[in-house]
Amino acid sequence: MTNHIFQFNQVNRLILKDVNFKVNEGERLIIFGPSGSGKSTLLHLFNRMDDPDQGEIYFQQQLINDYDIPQLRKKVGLVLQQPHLFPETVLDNLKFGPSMFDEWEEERAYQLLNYVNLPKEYLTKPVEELSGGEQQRVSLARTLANKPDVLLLDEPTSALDDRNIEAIEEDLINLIEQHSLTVVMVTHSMDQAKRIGTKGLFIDEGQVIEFGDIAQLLETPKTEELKNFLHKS
Ligand SMILES: Nc1ncnc2c1ncn2[C@@H]1O[C@H](COP(=O)(O)OP(=O)(O)OP(=O)(O)O)[C@@H](O)[C@H]1O
Repeated sequence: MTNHIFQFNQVNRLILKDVNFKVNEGERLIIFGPSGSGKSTLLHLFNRMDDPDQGEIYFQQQLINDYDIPQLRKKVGLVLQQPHLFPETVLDNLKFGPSMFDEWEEERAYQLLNYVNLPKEYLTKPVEELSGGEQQRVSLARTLANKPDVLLLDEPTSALDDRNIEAIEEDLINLIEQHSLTVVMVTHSMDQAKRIGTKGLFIDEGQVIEFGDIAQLLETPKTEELKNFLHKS
């Protein structure tokens, strides 16, 4: 993803302002900051779940508005905090995206389940019968089914218990590495930020306060805002 410059206006007030940054291929950017600072709004601009009122976002040298939305969402996949699956089987969920582009191959289903550590018997299970952690795994596999270049992660483990957080995080890191994915992730956990991220963007009241190497941001914050935030978290 390259160069984002935009302002976002909602309900007569700016939610994001003067935001301008670039994510290089293969980087894993963590967006973090206080509650209500605009993290999810910023993330949702990248696959056009929201659109800014002003400014431009480029993906692979092309304005994101010049892509067909399904094509953009195929390349820039989003995994949300709560899995949003169709109330059908695991297989139905996995093949939905690729089928839209006539790209589904049956053997891919096993590979996808394997990526997220679910047994192959799960393919025919209705998703309602799965636990929260299993549903989040299916949600991740469904996004990976589209072979995205970029993975947008909006607090993907925050609805899970500790055991599941650790397991899914480990799978995520392996998958990101195996597929050389570029990642933009929102998380409240600074430990998770350190484990997954390479870069960090600290946002407060809709403005980017610090941007750079994640370890450096967390270890040697420059601004009072980031120092205070880290002190409280
Ligand atoms: N659909 C909407 N309509 C109006 N205001 C909204 C909408 N979505 C978000 N906002 C407002 O925009 C601001 C940023 O919200 P956002 O969800 O991006 O913050 P966040 O940093 O992700 O918060 P959290 O950490 O609590 O999830 C908040 O003040 C929120 O109330």
